[in-house]
Amino acid sequence: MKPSVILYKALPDDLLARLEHHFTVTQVNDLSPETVSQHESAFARAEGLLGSSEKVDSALLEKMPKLRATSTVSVGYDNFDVDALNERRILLMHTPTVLTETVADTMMTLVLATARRALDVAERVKKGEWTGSIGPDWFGIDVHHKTLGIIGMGRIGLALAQRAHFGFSMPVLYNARRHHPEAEERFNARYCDIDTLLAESDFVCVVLPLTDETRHMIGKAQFERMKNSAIFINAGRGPVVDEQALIAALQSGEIYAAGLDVFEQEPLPTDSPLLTLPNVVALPHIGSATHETRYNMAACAVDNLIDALNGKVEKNCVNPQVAS
Ligand SMILES: NC(=O)c1ccc[n+]([C@@H]2O[C@H](COP(=O)([O-])OP(=O)(O)OC[C@H]3O[C@@H](n4cnc5c(N)ncnc54)[C@H](O)[C@@H]3O)[C@@H](O)[C@H]2O)c1
Repeated sequence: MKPSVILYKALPDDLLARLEHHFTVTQVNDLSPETVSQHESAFARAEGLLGSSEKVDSALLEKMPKLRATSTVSVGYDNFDVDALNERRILLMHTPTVLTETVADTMMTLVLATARRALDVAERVKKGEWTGSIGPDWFGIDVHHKTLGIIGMGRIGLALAQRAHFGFSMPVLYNARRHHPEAEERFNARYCDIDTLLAESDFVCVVLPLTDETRHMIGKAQFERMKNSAIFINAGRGPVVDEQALIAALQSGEIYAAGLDVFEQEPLPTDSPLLTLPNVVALPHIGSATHETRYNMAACAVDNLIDALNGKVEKNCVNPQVAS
């Protein structure tokens, strides 16, 4: 008999077929307590779980005593209680690598859109305000040759450094938990402590995972250390930044602008002051959201679940130690 799995995300037909070839699949819309109680027996017998963006905590795991592997369609896994998974020896698989280049493109989009005020001036054109030759109130600031600081020099940080170095001749500074020799050798990136990075960067780009350590790592004190001309970019996770402090820094002119793909609360509440600030470019968490990359992520997550339930954890496994 095929193992049972719960799928809580829509998949393209061919990937659903691949999953169904290996498993008996119960598809649900979400992992809310209502959904779980509605499909109680399917959750009770499921050995695998595949989806994204829903909380997977002890309360859910209680309802899934047979669960052996979870597979998230994302690289970030802050919505999983990893300790609870480890205690129960449940594998957690994720999708690094396949989305790296696309997220770096999104970050570069934010760098360019904020510095050149692309959205702001395009909106003015649509409103019919381009009636003569443009003056300084339409001007942006240069990107090329400016200093770009990266907080979180991992896979995505490295791809961003490549773009900044080769594409825009930008000196790159970075901070991470450890030195990154490849970033230093290939892109001439310079490791520095966070305070130095904040003080010297024209663009402060954050691409950190959300952990107990990184929650609100960027707050009032960090914005005060940045240049008044600094542009702040966040495409890691919203709660890494104290959003109230960011709003205050943008309102007071402590920093020049912000380009944001992630927020403390998502979707961003419609009454957020971030939506009324002209120096903010707010994207709806589209870091990896291209047709090609989302397909590749879903395919990777399906393969990951097949691998994990067959005991293969050589790649894309967050906690391979629980397999031994
Ligand atoms: N906006 C999006 O759609 C989107 C898409 C993909 C990933 N992300 C986020 O980006 C994050 C990074 O992805 P990645 O593939 O580059 O991960 P990665 O694991 O390769 O890199 C993470 C980097 O952060 C550093 N880091 C972690 N904790 C730190 C700390 N306390 N202080 C300093 N540095 C610290 C690590 O040293 C590493 O260099 C993901 O965890 C996810 O949250 C967002």
